[in-house]
Amino acid sequence: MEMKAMKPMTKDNAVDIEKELNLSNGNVSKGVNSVKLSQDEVKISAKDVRVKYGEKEALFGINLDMPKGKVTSFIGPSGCGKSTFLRCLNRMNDTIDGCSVTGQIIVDEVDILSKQVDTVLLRAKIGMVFQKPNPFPKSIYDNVAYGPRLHGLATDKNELDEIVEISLEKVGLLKEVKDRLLEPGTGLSGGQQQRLCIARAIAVDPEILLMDEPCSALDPIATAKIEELIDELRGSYTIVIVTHSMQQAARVSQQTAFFHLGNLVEYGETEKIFTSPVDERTKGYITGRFG
Ligand SMILES: Nc1ncnc2c1ncn2[C@@H]1O[C@H](COP(=O)(O)OP(=O)(O)OP(=O)(O)O)[C@@H](O)[C@H]1O
Repeated sequence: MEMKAMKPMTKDNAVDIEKELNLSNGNVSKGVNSVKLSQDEVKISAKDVRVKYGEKEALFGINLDMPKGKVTSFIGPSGCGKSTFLRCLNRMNDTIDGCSVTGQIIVDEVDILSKQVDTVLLRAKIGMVFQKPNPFPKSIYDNVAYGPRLHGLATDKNELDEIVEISLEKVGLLKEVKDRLLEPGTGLSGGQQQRLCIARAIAVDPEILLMDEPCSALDPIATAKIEELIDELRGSYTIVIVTHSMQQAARVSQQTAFFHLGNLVEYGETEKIFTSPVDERTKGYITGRFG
């Protein structure tokens, strides 16, 4: 594809560009995939995932295997479907009226898109952190204790205290807040609030953490702390992150998936995506020619 002929895609012209490229109506461009994983290494396997908002198609058949204990980042221009796909991974799209999802997403041999799956339990196993820190209007302690209480993870107060302490320690927040656990979570700085939200997700012992632009509302210092934290958490958790920052993807992730117009264009080791991408669209995006 001629990169100079490509228009910058915005949410407003996305549909026209899709038509131009003839990618809608099930015409799937087959992405480049250079990530080779053995069955044992795969934690999440998406197969032909298609999403529609009403009649509008937003994802055109995504196939993507994400490895256990590593960080996978999703990059691509605004409106390409990164957040939509991330939300498929813990059924958050179920909460959007008119949104339909088809295909399969296999996690530990279970298709999580199946109607039989209990989404409350699923979202404990696959936690999510959002763009804007969203602590509950409760104390710091109660924010972290909320999930363990809901899921009956502690038999008594001591056990609950321990879960809260360990979760805050894991996100590097314990020292900063141990004398103010009963104060509102909303009174913390933006970066601390985001770490509190990560502690809240971790408290229910998830296996996967989904992060939708977790640093976009944070200053550079708070961003650096969250990035360090992501690096520490990987190994214990499988992490999938949507980011607008290519530098961030390069810093925190081992694999990167590039989306464009509802398609997965290229998926590879992060270093490869940023140094020797194969698809012209990926090259165009990472060199700043569009997006
Ligand atoms: N709730 C919704 N209702 C209708 N259409 C939606 C909804 N959410 C997303 N879309 C559409 O689906 C497509 C993909 O959007 P999505 O937010 O997943 O993209 P994105 O790559 O995450 O974008 P951004 O980087 O701007 O957050 C866009 O065309 C968008 O307008």
